[in-house]
Amino acid sequence: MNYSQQKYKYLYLLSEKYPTIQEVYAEIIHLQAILDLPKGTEHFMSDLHGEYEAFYHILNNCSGVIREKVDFLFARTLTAEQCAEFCTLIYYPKEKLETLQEKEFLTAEWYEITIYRLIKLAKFVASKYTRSKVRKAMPKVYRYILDELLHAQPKEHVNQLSYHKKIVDTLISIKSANDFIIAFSKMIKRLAVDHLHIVGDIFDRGMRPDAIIDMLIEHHSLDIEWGNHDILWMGAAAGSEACIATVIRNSLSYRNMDVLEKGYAISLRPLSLFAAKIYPDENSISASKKAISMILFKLEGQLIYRNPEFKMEDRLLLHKIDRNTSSITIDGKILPLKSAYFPTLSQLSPYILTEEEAQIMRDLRITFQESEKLHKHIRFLYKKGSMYRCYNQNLLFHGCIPLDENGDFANITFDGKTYFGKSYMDYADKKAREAYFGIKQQKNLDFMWYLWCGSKSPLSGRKIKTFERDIVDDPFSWAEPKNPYYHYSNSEKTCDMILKEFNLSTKRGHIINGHVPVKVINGENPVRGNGKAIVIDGGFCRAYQKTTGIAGYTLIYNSYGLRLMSHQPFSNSQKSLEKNEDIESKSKIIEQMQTRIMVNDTDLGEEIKIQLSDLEELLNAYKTGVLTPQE
Ligand SMILES: O=P(O)(O)OC[C@H]1O[C@](O)(COP(=O)(O)O)[C@@H](O)[C@@H]1O
Ligand SMILES: [Mn+2]
Repeated sequence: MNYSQQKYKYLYLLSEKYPTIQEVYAEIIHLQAILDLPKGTEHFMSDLHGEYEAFYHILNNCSGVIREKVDFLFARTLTAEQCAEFCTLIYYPKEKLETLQEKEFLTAEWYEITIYRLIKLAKFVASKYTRSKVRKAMPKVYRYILDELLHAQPKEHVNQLSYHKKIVDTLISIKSANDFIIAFSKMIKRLAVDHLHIVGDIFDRGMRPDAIIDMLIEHHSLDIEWGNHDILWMGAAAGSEACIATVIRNSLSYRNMDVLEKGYAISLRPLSLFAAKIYPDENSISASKKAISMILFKLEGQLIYRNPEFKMEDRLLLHKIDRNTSSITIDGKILPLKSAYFPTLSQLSPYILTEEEAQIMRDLRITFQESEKLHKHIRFLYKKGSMYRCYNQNLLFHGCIPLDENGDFANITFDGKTYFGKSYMDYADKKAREAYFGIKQQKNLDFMWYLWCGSKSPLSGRKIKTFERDIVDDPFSWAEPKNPYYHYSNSEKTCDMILKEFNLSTKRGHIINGHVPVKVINGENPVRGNGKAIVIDGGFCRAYQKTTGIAGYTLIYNSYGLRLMSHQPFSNSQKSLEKNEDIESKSKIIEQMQTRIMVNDTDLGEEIKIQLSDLEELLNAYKTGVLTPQE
């Protein structure tokens, strides 16, 4: 056989990894076996909005899946209370062991029973994976013992129970049983959720987005689709002053300045000193918010002027303020203002920052640039994140694919080139990366702001009215008209059009979005377009739970199909530890498969098939003497 030079080089490199014919055979058999296994379980969540405690619990209880499995295995032999206690141990092994130790419950018998139950549960969650995958999920130090406990067939004359007992006795005698249980629980949780998708909006509103990201960094397998709030922080970290001002304004609105000040060591003191001087009658937070809002509106004006392609001139409003009549004319309507006191606004040049405002922004930009912790988190968002993702025939993105009034893809022109649908999403992804990693160009930084709130931003999908909400005393002017996507995505035809645009199967594929809280309480359905589009913003964010009526969704896609878990609010970690309280989650099947989905049918399956064909070529090269195998 004739090989191209490139192919030969590739096979040569591959032969270094598999130098003998036996090794090639072994790998082919291993890969073939994986293809025939059920697909791994994917979990999808979105709009976490800094709700660390609830998210921490949901990650630990695997969105309710651990409890389902524990109930399935033990409900007939254990009381509900025993099941709940066992679950809490798996969720929070370290803390639970400490409380049990204080109560002197940790006898040898307790360890034996508990480890026996853990083995039973682990065998259940591991049953659909290869032994090698399960082994990889095991913490190194206990790999041997765990492997023995899960797979070993003890010699005929020793029965399984006494064999296990021996291992457990040894663990107790060398005082590592607690450590072992912690490692064991971790492995079970890891196997229960093979891959996690976060469909945007980790930042803003809640108190600890920073702690959520620290936790996600440790996750074994995940991807992120950027939300408008994430891109805003990414823009701020890249150096966009408009994004920085918005981040600060949002923090002040939600009174969660600790995220900036303690989490990221970004001091708001210069701003609050300045604000106290110009708004002496206001409390500190509201003075700072007024000061930063005015800076923001000026910066936004400058940005809109220098980017005519954004087509956002209708958002140039600052110069329309009439202080004498305390009103503003928008779209021909005269609307009253909340207040006409604007100490830093110049009549002649409304969009120019005062010297003090400019200095504050320069300093803030430097502190944002110098925060190591912030950049560690933002780099992680870039590494794991993107504007959209195609995964196992599903299309994941946070907000929308901008459509026009007729339901066709909207055309958007940047740098003289017109984009729509997939080409627009790819362009936005590329620009977002350039803004942070490339040479700092104002144009790219401005584009990050556009992605946060631009009239045709796929992440925002609505006309944002921050200015009106802040300044105008007329709630009608606060309404934020949505992109036609939100109307048309209720139709299957539109969903199919979008799936096709991204080269995905209209038979198997779904669109998965966050961004718009589903008002379950008003009877809204998260499933739209005849099952083709699923909106998973169930309101982890406390501020939205009144609107949704629940406290978040997890979409689960396993080998049997798709189901949606809706979560009830979380009380607090202390209660879950002491009283074994859990988040109540209801499961609803969305789509059930006729036959189980195997790895063969997934993206991973496609990759494996390519590897298999390469290995077969290598085998052939060995057999025909093109390459010489080792003995
Ligand atoms: O992506 P989300 O969570 O909808 O956030 C964006 C929205 O937040 C707002 O800035 C308003 O924030 P609040 O709801 O906290 O007042 C809107 O103007 C905007 O539409
Ligand atoms: Mn959003």
